[in-house]
Amino acid sequence: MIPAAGLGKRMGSKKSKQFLMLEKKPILIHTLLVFETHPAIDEMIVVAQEKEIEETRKLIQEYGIKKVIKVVTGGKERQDSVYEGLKYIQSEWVLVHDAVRPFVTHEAIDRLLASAKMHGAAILAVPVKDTIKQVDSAGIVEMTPERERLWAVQTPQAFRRELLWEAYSQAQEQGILATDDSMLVEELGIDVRVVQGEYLNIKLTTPEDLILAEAICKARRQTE
Ligand SMILES: Nc1ccn([C@@H]2O[C@H](COP(=O)(O)OP(=O)(O)OP(=O)(O)O)[C@@H](O)[C@H]2O)c(=O)n1
Ligand SMILES: C[C@](O)(CO)[C@H](O)COP(=O)(O)O
Repeated sequence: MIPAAGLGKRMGSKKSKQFLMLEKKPILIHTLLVFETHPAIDEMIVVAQEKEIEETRKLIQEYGIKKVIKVVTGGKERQDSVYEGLKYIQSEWVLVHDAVRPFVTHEAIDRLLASAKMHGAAILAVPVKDTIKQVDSAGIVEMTPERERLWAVQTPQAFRRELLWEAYSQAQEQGILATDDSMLVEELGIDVRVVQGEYLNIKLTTPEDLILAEAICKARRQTE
């Protein structure tokens, strides 16, 4: 499932960031093509804002993406959008992947799937390189967590569908809010495995990320 219903407030562009062009293709299309060409992916559901449903469907058609079986309307938060998308999924396994992480590779997806199939729930992440501080509202450092145990979490995140549905249903009933899918599964008391991701699997969130994105595209062109 590809949640693509965000507003992109931090990017600050007129157009929703998932439609911004990167190397002559919309970011959303770059992302969809990774899964379209991955042999283990059978079907995709894309979640879009109500007002962007038609534009999303048109792009999917224009770029010949065949695995998208439905484009559904999302909600206010990412969590609401994923919950909407989940209602249409019947398969045994679900991967949830941000529309704005176009650089995920087949190799990372393979590693993730292998771990999820063994353990039921797995996420991609990379060890953090910076020292991280927890800071209070007055800007004073409260504590410095041990860096060896900190990982920056990415998508895709992979789960048995039943498990993810249970996690989202519980969150809905109990008003639990989360910034990724794993947090809701963790709330069920289930172990989620961390699988080595890739530092280049960035989320295009703020304008500087577009500079990095262009550089990643250029580097990939040179190694092709
Ligand atoms: N209500 C929402 C919010 C986010 N997303 C999707 O979740 C992914 C990660 O979200 P993020 O990068 O934070 O996107 P936005 O919510 O669009 O950004 P911002 O918070 O800056 O508005 C994106 O593919 C985004 O489209 C979604 O489907 N529905
Ligand atoms: C799911 C996610 O991409 C993992 O890093 C991230 O938490 C999404 O957060 P956002 O608040 O939607 O940017």
